[in-house]
Amino acid sequence: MEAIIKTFMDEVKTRNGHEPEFIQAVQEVAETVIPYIVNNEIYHGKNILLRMVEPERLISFRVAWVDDKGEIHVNRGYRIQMNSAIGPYKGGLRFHPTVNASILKFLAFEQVFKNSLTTLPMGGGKGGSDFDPKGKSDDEVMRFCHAFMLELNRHIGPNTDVPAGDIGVGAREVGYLFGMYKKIRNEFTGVLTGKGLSWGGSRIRPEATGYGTVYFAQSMLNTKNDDIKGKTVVISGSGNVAQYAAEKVIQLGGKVLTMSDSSGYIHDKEGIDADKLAFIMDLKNNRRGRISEYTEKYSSATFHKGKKPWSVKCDIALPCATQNELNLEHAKELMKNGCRCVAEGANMPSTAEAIHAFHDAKILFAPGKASNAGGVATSGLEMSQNSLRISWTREEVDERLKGIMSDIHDSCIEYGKEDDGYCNYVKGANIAGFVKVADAMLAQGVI
Ligand SMILES: NC(=O)C1=CN([C@@H]2O[C@H](COP(=O)(O)OP(=O)(O)OC[C@H]3O[C@@H](n4cnc5c(N)ncnc54)[C@H](OP(=O)(O)O)[C@@H]3O)[C@@H](O)[C@H]2O)C=CC1
Ligand SMILES: O=C(O)CCC(=O)C(=O)O
Repeated sequence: MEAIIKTFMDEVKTRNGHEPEFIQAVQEVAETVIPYIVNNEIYHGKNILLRMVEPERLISFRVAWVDDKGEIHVNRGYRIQMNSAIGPYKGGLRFHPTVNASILKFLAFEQVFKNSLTTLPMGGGKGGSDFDPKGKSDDEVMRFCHAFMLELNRHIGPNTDVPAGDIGVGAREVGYLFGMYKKIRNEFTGVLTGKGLSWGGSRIRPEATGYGTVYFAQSMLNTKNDDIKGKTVVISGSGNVAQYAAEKVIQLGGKVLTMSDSSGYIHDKEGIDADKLAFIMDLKNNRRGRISEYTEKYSSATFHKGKKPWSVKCDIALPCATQNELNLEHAKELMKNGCRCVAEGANMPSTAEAIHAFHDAKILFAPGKASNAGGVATSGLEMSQNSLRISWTREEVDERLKGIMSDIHDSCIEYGKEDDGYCNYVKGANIAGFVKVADAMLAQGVI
């Protein structure tokens, strides 16, 4: 088996040599899915996985825009249309200076499996730009978004490709992007998700990724007759996913000890309660400040510059910031301090070595493509509401989100349970996600 996986990965590496994040994401899938393919004859001789690692389309374009001083800037825009076997391409846009083809291809590849797991008819895609929204005025962000959509609009549509937010792209950016799409195309459609409530957005979409991650962690704990109530929780990030993961943990009776941003983390030994979280939301979403400012307001907290929060003793860890933010050393430290459950809110936040360590220790570990799928699932619900031209209540959307997260958990158990009863959620998510897409590709022939 190892030789087959190696031959496959050698070919992937030859074609994508300078794309480490993409290779990392493919390696994880290859290790779990190739043995499944070998044991299932219907997939033999079809090169399905080799076809899945090649984007159907990779679009790269110039984005020129003018800052407040009248200076012209040039950024690079992308859209990776990875796989449309089960529905229109669907996945977020990331605006961050580190954005490149490797990062977007890993995100688009993971999105294919994640979207399949949601049970909704969505293919996988991802896009973005190396534009850095930090320190830019609202007008600059607006001009950049408009320039970006001036090109992107010709590649997307409600039945073709439906982008949404990701790092650096929230409600503000989706608004500017949607405005320009509507102006150019002269049509009001559900071409983007994460829209504002008064113009086609879904209730619970802002909350969905964070809430869904905690629902998934709760399902994992339930398999051990346990739950979140009374547990200490360490969270990284302080953006969209981290904020609503924290909110749900607090609602379920857990104690949130940390949050972070790219400059470091804050540790509040008394716990971040609802009022303190409201302060963080205002700080991050409106004042666009730094997480260190929390310690100026709350003396129970300390700020740890340039550090990640994984050395803080906890029962549960929720990495919700970015890829590869939790490595082998961090994993060992977490487990040494008693952490027994890790659910990824971010995409690929744990390195391969960290994941292997979690598996070796047989602790509960959920990969992002399963545990953070609530965001895109609720985007799928937004698409349904847009098509039907109706709007569901908060309770209706939340119930559907809970149902989807529970179904994803069941699928992971179905394909990931090992002989000793331990559930390898990585294996479960990869195989369950693969089967639906692969079957659709088989039915549609070689295209
Ligand atoms: N939004 C969504 O619906 C979904 C998001 N995700 C994933 O969740 C993660 C977070 O996304 P989201 O909350 O939307 O993004 P936001 O932009 O709202 O927040 C990102 C957070 O991560 C921090 N961060 C970003 N880069 C780094 C870095 N290199 N080192 C340390 N901290 C960093 C940011 O800090 P700073 O402000 O200092 O940059 C910020 O606190 C990403 O991996 C994303 O792909 C997954 C599914 C859906
Ligand atoms: O809601 C969406 O379409 C995007 C979500 C996303 O980018 C993700 O799941 O990583």
